[in-house]
Amino acid sequence: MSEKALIERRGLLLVVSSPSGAGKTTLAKRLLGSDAGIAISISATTRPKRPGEIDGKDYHFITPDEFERRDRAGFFLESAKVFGNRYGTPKEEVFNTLETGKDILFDIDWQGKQQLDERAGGDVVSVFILPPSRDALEQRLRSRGQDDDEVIRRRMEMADNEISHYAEYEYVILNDDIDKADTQLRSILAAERLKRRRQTGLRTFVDRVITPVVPD
Ligand SMILES: Nc1nc2c(ncn2[C@@H]2O[C@H](COP(=O)(O)OP(=O)(O)O)[C@@H](O)[C@H]2O)c(=O)[nH]1
Ligand SMILES: Nc1ncnc2c1ncn2[C@@H]1O[C@H](COP(=O)(O)OP(=O)(O)O)[C@@H](O)[C@H]1O
Repeated sequence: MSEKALIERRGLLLVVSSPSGAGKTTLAKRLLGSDAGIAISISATTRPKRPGEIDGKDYHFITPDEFERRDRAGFFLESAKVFGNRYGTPKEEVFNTLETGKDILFDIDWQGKQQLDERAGGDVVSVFILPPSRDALEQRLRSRGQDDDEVIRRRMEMADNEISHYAEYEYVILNDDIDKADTQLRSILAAERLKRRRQTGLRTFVDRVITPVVPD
């Protein structure tokens, strides 16, 4: 939220999970590109950088030893092993962003979501993105052009595991049409931002606008 907001609000943690290829990166980029009130949490990972990815923008790419060191030093708010690689959310970045009054989007898996629930409970809003079909998921993985057949086969196996956790999420979006899914994600965010308990400055605001009731 900007400094000019009329009513102060508590930032929320928007967690978006899905099997690989269902569209969460696409949805996240669209949202971040047009909503100044939300920033993305940039994870650290031990996985190799893909062509086109930028260190510090897509991920903080670090070695397994460095990950281990940071993990032991309590650097991560949550962490998990996915697809043989380690991923973690840097704690300090999250708190710095929340302090600026912004919401934060997390592109993390179900394991990370469970840990955020434990650590940030009421501030977490969780959304699971489903693909329209198994074939469509595989097709999207292929069209992305980043993985060979063997990696795609393993990703499809992993997809079953990720999808089996959909019921742990508050919201589920079926991404058969990217514009529709985009609108639905924005609607969730808009409604969650208006929750009374998140609007911490409501009392002060209302006190300023109402005429106090004077007893006879
Ligand atoms: N728990 C956790 N999961 C993460 C984190 N960063 C990314 N992930 C998840 O790790 C999985 C693999 O991500 P990635 O290597 O970018 O490949 P993708 O499948 O193409 O998105 C996805 O399910 C991400 O949501 C993190 O910091 N913590
Ligand atoms: N609704 C959709 N219809 C068709 N293709 C889509 C849709 N949503 C995403 N895609 C495409 O599917 C591929 C995987 O999407 P991506 O956002 O990278 O998934 P994820 O981050 O969940 O792994 C990308 O090439 C993306 O452009």
